[in-house]
Amino acid sequence: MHHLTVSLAQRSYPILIERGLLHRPELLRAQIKGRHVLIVSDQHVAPLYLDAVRAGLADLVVECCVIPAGEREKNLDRFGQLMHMLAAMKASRDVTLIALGGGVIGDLTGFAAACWMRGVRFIQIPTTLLAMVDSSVGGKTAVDLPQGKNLVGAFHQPATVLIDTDTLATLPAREVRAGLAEVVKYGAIFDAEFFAWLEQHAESLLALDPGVIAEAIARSCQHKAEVVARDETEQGDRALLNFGHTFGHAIETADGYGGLLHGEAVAVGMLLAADLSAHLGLATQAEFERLGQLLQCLQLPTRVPDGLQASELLRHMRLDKKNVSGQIRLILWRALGQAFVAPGVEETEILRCLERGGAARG
Ligand SMILES: O=C(O)C(=O)C[C@@H](O)[C@H](O)[C@H](O)COP(=O)(O)O
Ligand SMILES: [Zn+2]
Repeated sequence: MHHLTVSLAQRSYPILIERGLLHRPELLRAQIKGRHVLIVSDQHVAPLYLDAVRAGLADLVVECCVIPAGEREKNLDRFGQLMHMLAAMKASRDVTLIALGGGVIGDLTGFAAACWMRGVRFIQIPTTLLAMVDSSVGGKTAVDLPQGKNLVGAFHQPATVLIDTDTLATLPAREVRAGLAEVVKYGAIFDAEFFAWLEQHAESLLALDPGVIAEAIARSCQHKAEVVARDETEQGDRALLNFGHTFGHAIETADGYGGLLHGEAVAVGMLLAADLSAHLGLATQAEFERLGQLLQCLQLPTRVPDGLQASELLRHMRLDKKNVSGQIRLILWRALGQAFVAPGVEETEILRCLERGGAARG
């Protein structure tokens, strides 16, 4: 078992990574303090794992909310539905919410936990690779608006993160690839050695080789835990985790959250950020190409989808949460493995980058 810690004084919490964790009900039960539990899941995940999670909670009052899958469900209406369910349960401050699913379920459930009675306990049980390596850790919770991703949210840390890597066996291949984009991100921003390891293990990662994928998850969670412990609310270098996201979120928003998956949009966004870094003379063209090659090996998209206009994407980027005084702040590269926050990049440069669209065609 990998046992990591997110160190945040009284709000520190463990990340447990192990095959078969869902069949160790005592681990989950030990994390629940009160009598009431609300499990939130989606229609893909619930039929597979809800019974296993419920099995260990037989002595408690457990309600379940199962919603359709997909980013379009991460909205204020679903948030309202959870608030009304908690009211109907007469849930008090000792209720525990459990997020059983991917990033959408984790972000939505975490936001509901942050808001119900101004904050209650919640547990992350991520079942997608993307949620395991990224969104279940660090306490960013949110819902989307049509105007932009994650615009309504809160920082609210989970009480624990339970990662059962066996759940990856039922994950569609496209979702595996989308999760790998966020794994590549850690190498790209912090750790050139990890990036090289990913290049060497691309095939085993795609094949979900148990040892290789467990190591990739643990190394990703370790990077995330360290940066969150240093900068919980993104006043400084936590923003580096947003590499590729200013572009990626604009793509997701422009597509009405129904096009590329989040990880796929981040893959395109990372390549745009690398391209812009190279064009600004900050990083090299060779580094940009190396990132493109790894993303292509992992069968991730590397170009802005056809039909999305550069000017429209730029308009969405103007509502990014990192912006200050109306200026777009981007995460760019000094070199592969060395990202930094770049304030005040000229919009004309960003527009040209969007028009180039990422990797060369063909
Ligand atoms: O945890 C973070 O910090 C991140 O930026 C991780 C991202 O991969 C994640 O997609 C996050 O939800 C984006 O947050 P946002 O603040 O850009 O909405
Ligand atoms: Zn992300």
